[in-house]
Amino acid sequence: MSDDKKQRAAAAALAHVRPGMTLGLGTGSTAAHFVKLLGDQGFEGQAIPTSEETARLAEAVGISLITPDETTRIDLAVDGADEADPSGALIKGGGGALLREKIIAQQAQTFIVIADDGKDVVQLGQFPLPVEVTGFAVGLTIQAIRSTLAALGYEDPSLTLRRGEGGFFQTDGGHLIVDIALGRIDEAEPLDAALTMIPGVVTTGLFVGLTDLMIFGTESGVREAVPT
Ligand SMILES: O=C(CO)[C@H](O)[C@H](O)COP(=O)(O)O
Repeated sequence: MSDDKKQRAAAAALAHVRPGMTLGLGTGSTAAHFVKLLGDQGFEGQAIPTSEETARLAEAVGISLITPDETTRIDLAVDGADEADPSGALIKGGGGALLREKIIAQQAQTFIVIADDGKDVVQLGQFPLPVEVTGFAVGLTIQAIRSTLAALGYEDPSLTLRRGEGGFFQTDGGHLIVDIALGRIDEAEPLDAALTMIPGVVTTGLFVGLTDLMIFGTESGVREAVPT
């Protein structure tokens, strides 16, 4: 079952935690397993949550939290992913926390991805790519995203403004998310760079060159992979 696999991956990541560390805590169901296990083992250190949801959970399990501005060093960040390829490039943001997750992953000395083995893919793109955008001029930003995608050879992909309870989904930072069904992403880095150049785009769910280790939960244990 996928949830058992998520838990196995989360449990394996605990081996990388040391007392006194400053941790980045990801968001989503796999990251939630990690946060609960960390609380259960009485983690002696401090952590930065990547969402309000993770902050609530971490507080509930007794983890001491700080804000990002209270430290200059993050020793280790642990987070889930929606897809991970062999190079360690990821699609993230299914849970809508991509901006905070990306800031923390990029600043962490070590970034470990934990996921069930269904997220282990040869090529990114089956999962729709989340792109965080400002509410201001969202229509024009979507138009600019379409033009950028066309220039990169993505033929008429479907773009959906994510919905939440009672309207459009809003991130913790008050932004909106456009989910882009690309089917296949050949080169993640230039796509990320081109989309991020659009002024109304806050960030994308493509995490490239950030991953140090991937831990996939399987039916019988875990599979660890260092990005190629
Ligand atoms: O990027 C994320 C949240 O923004 C999550 O890490 C991603 O969606 C995976 O979630 P889950 O562990 O629930 O499958």
